Amino acid sequence: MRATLSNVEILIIDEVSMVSKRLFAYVNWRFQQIKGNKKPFGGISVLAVGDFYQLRPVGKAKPLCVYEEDEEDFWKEHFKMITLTEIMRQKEDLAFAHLLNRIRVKQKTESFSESDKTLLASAVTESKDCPTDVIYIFATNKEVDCHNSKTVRALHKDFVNIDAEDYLQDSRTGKMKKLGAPTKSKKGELVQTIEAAEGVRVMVTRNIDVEDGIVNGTFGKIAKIVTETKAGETRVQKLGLQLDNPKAGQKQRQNQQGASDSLIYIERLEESLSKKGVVRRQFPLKLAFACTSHKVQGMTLQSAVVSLKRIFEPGMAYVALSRTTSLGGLHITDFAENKIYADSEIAAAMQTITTASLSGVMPLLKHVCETDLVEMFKIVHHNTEGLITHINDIKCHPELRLADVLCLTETHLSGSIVTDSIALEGYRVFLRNRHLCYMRFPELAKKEGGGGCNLLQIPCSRRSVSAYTKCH
Ligand SMILES: Nc1ncnc2c1ncn2[C@@H]1O[C@H](COP(=O)(O)OP(=O)(O)OP(=O)(O)O)[C@@H](O)[C@H]1O
Repeated sequence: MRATLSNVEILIIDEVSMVSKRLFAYVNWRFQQIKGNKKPFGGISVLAVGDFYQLRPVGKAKPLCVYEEDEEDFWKEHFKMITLTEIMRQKEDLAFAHLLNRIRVKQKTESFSESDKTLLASAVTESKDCPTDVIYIFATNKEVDCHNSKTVRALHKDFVNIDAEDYLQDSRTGKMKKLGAPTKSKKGELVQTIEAAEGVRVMVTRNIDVEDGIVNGTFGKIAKIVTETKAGETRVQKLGLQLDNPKAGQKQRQNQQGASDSLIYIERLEESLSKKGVVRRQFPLKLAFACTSHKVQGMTLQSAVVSLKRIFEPGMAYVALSRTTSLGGLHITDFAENKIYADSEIAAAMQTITTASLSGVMPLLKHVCETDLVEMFKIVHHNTEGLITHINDIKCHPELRLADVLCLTETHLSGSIVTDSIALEGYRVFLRNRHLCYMRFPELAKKEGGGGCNLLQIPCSRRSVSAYTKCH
């Protein structure tokens, strides 16, 4: 771990509202130790992303932005807040987006306006009328387990129980002996039994390959149950999953020689249980017809059923209600206005938080502006995935703006005119868009998007560089 982290320059923390001061202080201390530097976080840049009006740290810990006398206040001392103002998730349903903005900050003592009540009422649905093929969001694990079990039995008559294989170490011989039946699971342990069938919705519960996107919280469906028979006993050997995110599991699929499907295959993991001496072998999966609000924070869904019945903390209803892209896709059961409320401590803390503007912040890669690099000639390559859409991001990107030559590819530009909208102050633009690159290949020139264009920009103030605009 020390070797892996020794070259880190930027740490990005997502869902920072859930990070406790203790965890934050630990990460700070670990980086100071690894980098051998007493500066905060060992001198690296830290970008923390999230919304303090969403879920708090689990347990009694207070969120980072809430001041506590006895705790070191890293947050206030070292962090400034930049507010993102454009809503992307509900961009096609602005009435819903604005309603969610009001829900986000609504205090327990406040009531909704009549028009907000009407909007919310349009999403309230009787349980019996809710769709069965969408994700259900509950406050508690108990409700989630109950819904999962009920749904698998209703939808899949042919399910098989995959029991955990539990082993106990014999204290005399030291040998592992298989137990006749799995022991009862505790919270966080590999599950006792998976009710599996082809088509059942599941969620991965361990980080199997972070780079490949197969992590705790990856969703998919069981598409294949692979069994093996040994000494007359048949057991499930592997489970083939069709992941919701087609980009996840690409590495595993490429490595599966001769595989003719688009599935990724999960095998049993082995972990010690909290019960002394017991080791469990089980697939790191759980049914996922339903999830808790904690699990769905960060998700975007087309449709969901949200139960407000056992909401037990501020921000919880807001997180659950704000996952769908439109009000039409949201179904609320057990509606109660008093379950929807924000944290008054957060509201107060937000008033005192130090703010900054995007253009005013330090470059995250601090070393690029250190003195010995100032005289260097800096060439930066950046894949824009559409220059028109991202030109404003580039304009206020501190690292990109340090470049003497900025090579922007995948500009998705067509036509041959440099429009004012892509001009960058202090730079000259040399443009080769797709159709100019493929003059001799009309079929390729006609295609949309993709590569084929380089946009080369040179700061006017720098020594002259012979412009190279050839496309690759
Ligand atoms: N620039 C963009 N253009 C188009 N869609 C975007 C853009 N940015 C984000 N989205 C989409 O908006 C949705 C929400 O994005 P994202 O999850 O990054 O937001 P978030 O601020 O982390 O939300 P939350 O904290 O509520 O989970 C996603 O479906 C994402 O694909």
